[in-house]
Amino acid sequence: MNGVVIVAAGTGSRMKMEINKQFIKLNEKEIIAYTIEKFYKHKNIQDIVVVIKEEEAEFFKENILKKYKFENIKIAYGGNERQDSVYNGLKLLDNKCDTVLIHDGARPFVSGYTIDKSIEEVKKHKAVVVGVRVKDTIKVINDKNDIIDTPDRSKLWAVQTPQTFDYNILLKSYEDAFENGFYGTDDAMLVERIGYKVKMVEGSYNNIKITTQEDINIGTQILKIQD
Ligand SMILES: Nc1ccn([C@@H]2O[C@H](COP(=O)(O)OP(=O)(O)OP(=O)(O)O)[C@@H](O)[C@H]2O)c(=O)n1
Ligand SMILES: C[C@](O)(CO)[C@H](O)COP(=O)(O)O
Repeated sequence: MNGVVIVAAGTGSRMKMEINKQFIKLNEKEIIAYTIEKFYKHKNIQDIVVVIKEEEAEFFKENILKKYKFENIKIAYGGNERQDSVYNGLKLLDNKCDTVLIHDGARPFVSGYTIDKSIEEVKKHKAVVVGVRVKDTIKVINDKNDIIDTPDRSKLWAVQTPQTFDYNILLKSYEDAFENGFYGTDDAMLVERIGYKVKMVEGSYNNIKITTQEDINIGTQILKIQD
């Protein structure tokens, strides 16, 4: 059984807008509605948990779940960090879920193909993330903005979500991380940390995370391609 935890409980501080970025509309439809729909209509996803801010629960139920007729969606409340939100969502998944996808609510352009590929690959590798090859040269700098390293670009990928795991492995990695006070910026870091290999699966450059206001226009252009 495949379950997805969609995390949408962030503050969207880099967006610098009053409204939570998950509820920003692209072509009259909220970002989070696009994201949920990708998994809701996917034939191979049987359980969906959406993690939202507790204070947005009534708005979310009325303006997203009811409006778009998303049924049987479970709601968990977010925490201070993305990792806390993911963990709160994990705990609500059906205990028959043996595979879990963790996905950012702010990534509405994920494709059905990427979801399929992640579910297929995790059967072999137990832990997979989607990503794309970095196009720019990446520099490492010190606190004085001096460039101290230029990693080999051929080995650099920009990682996205979904990040897909054997449920028990991910739960174990989360429990270990919290026991040791470790916080990562993605879920794979927690699994890598306890010694599991995580496989990279090539995703799409369209699978952007809506983070700053520039991403809204980019997103509107992507919608035209995906329509
Ligand atoms: N405590 C948090 C932080 C983030 N997220 C979610 O994790 C995803 C990726 O995080 P990010 O894009 O950084 O969202 P924010 O943390 O809201 O943005 P910012 O860092 O600009 O405040 C988003 O869908 C966000 O809603 C979450 O559920 N709970
Ligand atoms: C999980 C992630 O989307 C992979 O690129 C990214 O690390 C989330 O970072 P954020 O700062 O929580 O947006």
